[in-house]
Amino acid sequence: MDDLILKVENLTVDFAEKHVLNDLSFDVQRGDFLSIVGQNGVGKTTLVRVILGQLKPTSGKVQFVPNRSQVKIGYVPQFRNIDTEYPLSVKDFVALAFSGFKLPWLSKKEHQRLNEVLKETNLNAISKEPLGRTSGGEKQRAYLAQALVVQPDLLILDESTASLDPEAKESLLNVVSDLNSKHGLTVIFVTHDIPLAKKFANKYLFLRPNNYEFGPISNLNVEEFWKGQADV
Ligand SMILES: Nc1ncnc2c1ncn2[C@@H]1O[C@H](COP(=O)(O)OP(=O)(O)OP(=O)(O)O)[C@@H](O)[C@H]1O
Repeated sequence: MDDLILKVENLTVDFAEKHVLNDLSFDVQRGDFLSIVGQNGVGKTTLVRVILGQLKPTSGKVQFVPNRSQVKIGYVPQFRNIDTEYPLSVKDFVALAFSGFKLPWLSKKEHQRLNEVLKETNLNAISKEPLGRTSGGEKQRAYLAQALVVQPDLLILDESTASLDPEAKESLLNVVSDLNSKHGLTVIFVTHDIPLAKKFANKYLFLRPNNYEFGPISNLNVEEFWKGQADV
């Protein structure tokens, strides 16, 4: 069944002399877990910025179904460390996602959602700990929890697992995968980690300097990917 959430049509992005994306077209269905892969500088983050509406393409379009205002997007960036003296607890940090942050005066409904999200991201046990003292994987799960507070339809992970250890990567993606399979959360996962893409995604978009491949994840050829990396 066709249940489109995002349609990218003939997308081209040029920066001055540099062609980054060239006539790119693909669809994302609700419930897809799409991995975007490709060598450094090929345009993955540029594509995410266009999808987020932060960058206007040179030509082509990005269409949300039914429309942009009815598709809630959650975004988790690459891991950034937080100072050990950062004062907020994990729970307070996640609660920053509520618009007009007003802890400890969140509504009952907001409290419920906060507790639900802390549970979903396995942060309950450490919710009162200072975020600055938690591990890298826990911090990244707190960023994920923040992105999930609004109950997004589409979650974008932009190299969000880079620089985490293998266990923390799996733990983050297990949470996302659970929400994908149980609640039909649509996921776009930008990564250089092909085994992770193979394990969690159902589709892939492989961006190359002059062309791209889009299809079911089983078609992603690991050797081709590494050959592309070696050519850089
Ligand atoms: N605002 C900009 N102005 C000029 N060039 C830009 C701009 N943004 C990105 N670029 C260039 O576009 C190219 C694609 O960048 P982008 O960050 O999208 O690549 P990427 O595939 O996400 O790379 P990586 O895997 O290293 O994160 C790069 O050469 C980058 O320098």
